[in-house]
Amino acid sequence: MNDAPVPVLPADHPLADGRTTGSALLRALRGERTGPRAVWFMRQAGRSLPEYRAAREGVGMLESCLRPDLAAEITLQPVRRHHVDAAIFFSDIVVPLRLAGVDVDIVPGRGPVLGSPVRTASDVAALPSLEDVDFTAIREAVALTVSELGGTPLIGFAGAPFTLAAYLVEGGPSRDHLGPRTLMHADPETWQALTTWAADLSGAFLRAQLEAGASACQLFDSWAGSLSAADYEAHAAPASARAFAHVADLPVPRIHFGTGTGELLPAMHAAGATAVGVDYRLPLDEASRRLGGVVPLQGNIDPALLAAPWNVLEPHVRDVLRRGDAAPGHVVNLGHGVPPSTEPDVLTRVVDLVHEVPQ
Ligand SMILES: Cc1c2[nH]c(c1CCC(=O)O)Cc1[nH]c(c(CCC(=O)O)c1C)Cc1[nH]c(c(CCC(=O)O)c1C)Cc1[nH]c(c(C)c1CCC(=O)O)C2
Repeated sequence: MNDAPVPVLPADHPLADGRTTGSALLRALRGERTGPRAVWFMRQAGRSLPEYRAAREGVGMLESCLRPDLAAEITLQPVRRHHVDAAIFFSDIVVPLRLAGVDVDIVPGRGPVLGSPVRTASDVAALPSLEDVDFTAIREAVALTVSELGGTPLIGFAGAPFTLAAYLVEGGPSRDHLGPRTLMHADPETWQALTTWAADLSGAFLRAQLEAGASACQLFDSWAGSLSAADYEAHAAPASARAFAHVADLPVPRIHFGTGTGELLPAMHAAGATAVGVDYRLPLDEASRRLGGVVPLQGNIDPALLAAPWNVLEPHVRDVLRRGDAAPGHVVNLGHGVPPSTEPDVLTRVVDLVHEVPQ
């Protein structure tokens, strides 16, 4: 397993201006347990917020990600409103595909859709070169965001190669990911070439965000839970490790998250993560046990309970905090993204509760 401690930023490192070193997020991700807990929410920027819907009016999803002023504004909205302990960069796992020149769009209510799916050796060979992908819009958006955030850290992110490849092979969202799961066995060489390409693209996207000032990063492998542990280890983890390797020399924490990954947590950690995100299906004390009790965890309030009455949600949040105490560090989050129908005040109330409960 990968038990390497997160390196502390040397004072003369170009990324180390000390802004966020003492923040609740970075302390928890280093395995420290002092002061109030850190809390943020996956998909905290998005349709649950009226100010997001107003900012996005008439602007396509990918276009809004590529306009630095708009991406920065949307990233900051949930920090202002909920007083969360981290911003997550407003972007999408398919933004680097678009920047590389792949024909992809995000269809409202559906998700990423490709102009043509990538299924054969010649499809993979025809993918654009990654030599000169231009991340200028991303760097500008991150720099703008960080200049407004002060001591609150920004988390950069990318899609893990398996989840990206799942969209590329299917050509759009799917339930069972049959296409990629067939391909990895039927034509492992093509699969390996595809996931290597995706790893280098996601790795470059992460690196651009970190070099521009993000303080931590997260690799989203949302659909990894559709794989058996054996398939994950053989056909997905090596490419995730390759994506993380692009930023392993930077002294920032690396979070690895997927859904339905209870059986995959040790392999996800071993791929080069310094902290592991856990979905709502597995209690954090059990997740920590599976990781040998040495890995900081992130999670795992059930997003479904955000719509339940407070007298149901509050004990659930307290239970998550108690179970999270089993891990060396705990970043409180949801077990998956904020549902668009969530009442924003509920999230603010959860943040207040998490900050009140002593650890
Ligand atoms: C699988 C995946 C995608 N995108 C992402 C993942 C991994 C996380 C996860 O599992 O949820 C990651 C993502 N997408 C978005 C963020 C932004 C930051 C944040 O978390 O606040 C992040 C981290 C914005 C977004 N990405 C998307 C939206 C909604 C677009 C809108 O507001 O119209 C947002 C805010 C679009 C998107 N993009 C994707 C989907 C499935 C969708 C939803 C389609 C829909 O329901 O309309 C692909």
